[in-house]
Amino acid sequence: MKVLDIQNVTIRFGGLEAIRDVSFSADEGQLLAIIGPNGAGKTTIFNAMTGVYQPTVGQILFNGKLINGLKPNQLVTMGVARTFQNIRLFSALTVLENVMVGSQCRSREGLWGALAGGKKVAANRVKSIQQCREFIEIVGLTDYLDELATNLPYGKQRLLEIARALATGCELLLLDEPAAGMNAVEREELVALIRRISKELNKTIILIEHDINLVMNISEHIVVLDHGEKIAEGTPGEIRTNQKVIEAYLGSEDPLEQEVV
Ligand SMILES: Nc1ncnc2c1ncn2[C@@H]1O[C@H](COP(=O)(O)OP(=O)(O)OP(=O)(O)O)[C@@H](O)[C@H]1O
Repeated sequence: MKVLDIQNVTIRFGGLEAIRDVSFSADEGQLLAIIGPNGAGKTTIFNAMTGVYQPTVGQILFNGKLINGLKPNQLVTMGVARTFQNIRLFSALTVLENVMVGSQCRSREGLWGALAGGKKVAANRVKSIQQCREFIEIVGLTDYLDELATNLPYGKQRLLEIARALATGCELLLLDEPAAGMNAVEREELVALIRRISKELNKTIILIEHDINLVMNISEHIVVLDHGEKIAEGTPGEIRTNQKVIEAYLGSEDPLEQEVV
């Protein structure tokens, strides 16, 4: 079943066509990567999937429902969560508190219920804390539970963003350059984590990533954008040897040419 279906999407900013007639889809549980040289339109299409931008033309469906025009918070409630290229954590909150913020969008009692208190609210809170601790354990940050987010090393802040996104109860997880700023060891751990989230938690994952080794290593399906257009899609093996992809990366600063030529 298609979890996300991008149908003939064009996105214009004034006279600039950042995305031109792009279509692709992600199946349930699939691990899909979007790659392309700088300025190819990766972030733009990501932002359209999360309600930050609206398609000028075309449709985006989530579980068969049209999501054009929905706001990011509505999409989170529906099951679409993301991390950001530039980390966006609550730096003055602890690791646990940051993940609790993510889980709030699933909470049924709402603000007034929480303020009113009562046994049920207290019990829900205990359950919620337990679930948040489990997500923190999954990303390997249990030792940092009460640490302020701002005190975490950069790579661990990225992991915390993933835990917060998982705590929203998402079905579709969008990772925007999750390996940026990570060292080689952290990257290896990240690959293991993304695989675990995909296979054990059965999330559909779409990632944008400049680290082509990581993309080739982890993805089941790859969509390649160049100058706002989809120039190829397929398995890592197909993309590695695709002539259009090789040409798009030649002369770019991204390292695909070293991988494929
Ligand atoms: N809000 C905006 N207003 C105007 N132009 C924009 C806007 N957002 C993106 N663009 C333009 O759209 C094009 C695609 O940009 P986008 O950031 O999506 O590319 P990208 O593939 O994510 O690049 P990078 O790998 O460098 O992050 C670029 O020409 C960019 O300048």
